[in-house]
Amino acid sequence: MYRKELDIALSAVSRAAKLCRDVQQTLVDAESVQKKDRSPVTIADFGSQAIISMALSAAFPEDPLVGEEDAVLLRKNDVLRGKVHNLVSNAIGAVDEDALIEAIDRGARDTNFSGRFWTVDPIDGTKGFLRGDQYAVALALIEAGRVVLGVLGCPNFNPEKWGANGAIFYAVAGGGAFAAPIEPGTPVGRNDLNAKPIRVDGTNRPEAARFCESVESAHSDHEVHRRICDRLGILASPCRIDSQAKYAAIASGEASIYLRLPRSSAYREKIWDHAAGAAVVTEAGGRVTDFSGSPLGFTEGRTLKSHRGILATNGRLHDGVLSAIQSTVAI
Ligand SMILES: Nc1ncnc2c1ncn2[C@@H]1O[C@H](COP(=O)(O)O)[C@@H](OP(=O)(O)O)[C@H]1O
Ligand SMILES: [Mg+2]
Ligand SMILES: [Mg+2]
Ligand SMILES: [Mg+2]
Repeated sequence: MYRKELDIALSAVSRAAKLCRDVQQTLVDAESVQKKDRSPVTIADFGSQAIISMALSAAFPEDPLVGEEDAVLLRKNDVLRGKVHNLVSNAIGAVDEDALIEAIDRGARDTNFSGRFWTVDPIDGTKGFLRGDQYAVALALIEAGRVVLGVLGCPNFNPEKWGANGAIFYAVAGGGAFAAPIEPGTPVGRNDLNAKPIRVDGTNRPEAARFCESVESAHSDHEVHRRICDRLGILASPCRIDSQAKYAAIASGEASIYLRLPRSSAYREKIWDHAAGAAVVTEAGGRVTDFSGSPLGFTEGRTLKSHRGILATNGRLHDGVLSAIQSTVAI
């Protein structure tokens, strides 16, 4: 099932991850521009979305794409547009500038969220990317509100077993979760011999659990997380990681609990910040729900409107963490 989809997704994410890695290594100080919501975006975010969008529209022309980025800033800014055009042409060969802009904007349209669509976060954790830390290229395929395929490219995710260049994590619903080291210059394939099944850890004692959260305290409420961890008796200090690399950490047994309660009750999580990661964790034997214990549903639009707080665990710890959450915060 989903063989062609997985092949295309893996090769597109590998190429996009390579582009991001090249930019991160040469980026001089905080070279970013601000979007309307004042969050940062870089030429690599645009370049990555362009590569993935072009690969998907060539292979699956009928499939809608819901992406974080759009081309509004690029249409207005000739210098920025020129840089992105150069970057993408160097990465995948000459592309027409209008086609490039159109590819990026394809992700900005609304679609029928109850049908089949892809969602992409070309760089998840842009703030981590700019700091030289973790980030992820995240792509997921959703059908009838359920994530059926998720790919997470994590070029800076380097626990020893994945080597120095990071890893790509992927899962197809019902087929288990896998990871393969990123070999620079070689796109990861479905039959990659280096790909290994991954599994969540087996801890059922919360006090022994490793807990992870965002680096950015503006993205989630570290203080409430601390109270939840105290209630669970978690002894270790939090492991702070940018991006969906947190989901990769849970799926591969590097951590056992990921908490994410937004600071503002008005904030709604974006679907591209969770779809791929949730698929990888679920297929690795873990569980992902909101703070009320409901599994994430992806039919509601660009955000997870009816979900507040995200909890990903190794599965065994899930119900215990949910009770600790519910005795700590009113959702
Ligand atoms: N106020 C807020 N609350 C929760 N998440 C936020 C936020 N502002 C931005 N984000 C999201 O947090 C993501 C990064 O997550 P993390 O903190 O785990 O690295 C961002 O993804 P991008 O970097 O793709 O924009 C963005 O979508
Ligand atoms: Mg994101
Ligand atoms: Mg992003
Ligand atoms: Mg962003």
